Amino acid sequence: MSESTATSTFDTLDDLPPEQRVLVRLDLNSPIVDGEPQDNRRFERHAKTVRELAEAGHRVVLLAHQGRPGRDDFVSLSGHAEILASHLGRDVGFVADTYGTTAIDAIEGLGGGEILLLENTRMCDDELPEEDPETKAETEFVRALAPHFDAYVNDAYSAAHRSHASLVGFPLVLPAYAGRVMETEYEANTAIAAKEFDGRVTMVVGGTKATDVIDVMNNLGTTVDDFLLGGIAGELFLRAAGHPVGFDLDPDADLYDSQWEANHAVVEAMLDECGDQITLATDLAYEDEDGERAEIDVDAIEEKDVSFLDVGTDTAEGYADVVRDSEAVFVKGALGVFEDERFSVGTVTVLEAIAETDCFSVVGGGDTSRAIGMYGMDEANFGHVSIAGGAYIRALTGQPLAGVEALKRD
Ligand SMILES: Nc1ncnc2c1ncn2[C@@H]1O[C@H](COP(=O)(O)OP(=O)(O)O)[C@@H](O)[C@H]1O
Ligand SMILES: O=C(OP(=O)(O)O)[C@H](O)COP(=O)(O)O
Repeated sequence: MSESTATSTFDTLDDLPPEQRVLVRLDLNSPIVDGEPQDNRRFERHAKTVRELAEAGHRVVLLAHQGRPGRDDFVSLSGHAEILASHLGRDVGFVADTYGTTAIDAIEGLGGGEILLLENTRMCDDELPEEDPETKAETEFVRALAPHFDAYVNDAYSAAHRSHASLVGFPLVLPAYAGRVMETEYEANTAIAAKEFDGRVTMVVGGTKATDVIDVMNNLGTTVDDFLLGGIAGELFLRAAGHPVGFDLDPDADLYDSQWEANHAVVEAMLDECGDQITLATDLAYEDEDGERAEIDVDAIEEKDVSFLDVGTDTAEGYADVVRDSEAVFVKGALGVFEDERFSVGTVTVLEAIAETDCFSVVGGGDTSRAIGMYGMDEANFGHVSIAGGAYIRALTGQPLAGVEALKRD
């Protein structure tokens, strides 16, 4: 089994000299409700890195982004500082500035073990355009902040697919280290590209972003033995296999039709060329006239006149059997609308099967991983629950991540 470990790839916090002024990039990008950030796994995970640095007596200055300019989720990080403080049990100072004099004064006033969060990096013009690291290192943002620090720590694996100043500029001008989240996410998420498994490798594919997962499947055919399909992608594959499903019933909804247009040629080719690796649902679940969960065999569907919201119980149990026989299982996307308990059977049956066995497992995607806590499963029973979505998908297909590449030891 060949493996690229974080410690063989990066300098880590274990290599950091004492009493440093440390600039730390986190990914605190969160759902925003009524203008307020919602607590989530990202805070809990990053708190571990921040606590370790503060307890070691370093002066800790945090950089993070929230949302995208022009969107409702593009807000200040002041609320994020409070949530992070609640996870740390320590004060987290905040300044509504990133590299101006207010920020620099606050940085210079920091004592050992103290923590300061700077304002949303995407409020700086230099942050966002995707440019190469050398260009980003030349920006005013990087040039103004870097001289106030001894070291840069990148903990933001889930944002590392972006070539933004705070992710790729600083590691060129400061000694750079991987934080604890970066280390664990890197090892788990690159495993499928870097590891060789002797036994069966299974990937559970569902959710709504069919275009993303179909691309992943198309790139992983030689690594993955069995793809178990559900969600929107599953229905698109059933359509390609000749079943009268996989289109939008409501013309205003856009879950199926445009993704079918974009992907049907690839899906048809995959069924042709590697159909024996792809398992499709044999039954599906829907809401009946009484509001109850009902199921139908796929072969009995003559016409789609209801929305299919989960795989059926037989399919779920068949998928769980495959999982129990696997050496490694990777999950991307839920098999049904698990947020509604009636349609959680597919997702929960498969996740519980993973939790019961000692296979190597990674559950990725911010939405899908929420099912673990929601249905009382213990995160400790999974190999890794990733806080990354886009970065996880790219890592699964072996694509390099700009922020990770910039951080690698020379
Ligand atoms: N048949 C379906 N119809 C509508 N939504 C579905 C269906 N199956 C799964 N989903 C939804 O997919 C979501 C998770 O997938 P997605 O957002 O693509 O992935 P991620 O976990 O990467 O954020 C869940 O919130 C679930 O409700
Ligand atoms: O939340 C993130 O990505 P994700 O939703 O793919 O996990 C990252 O913070 C990147 O954010 P972006 O997709 O606005 O660049």
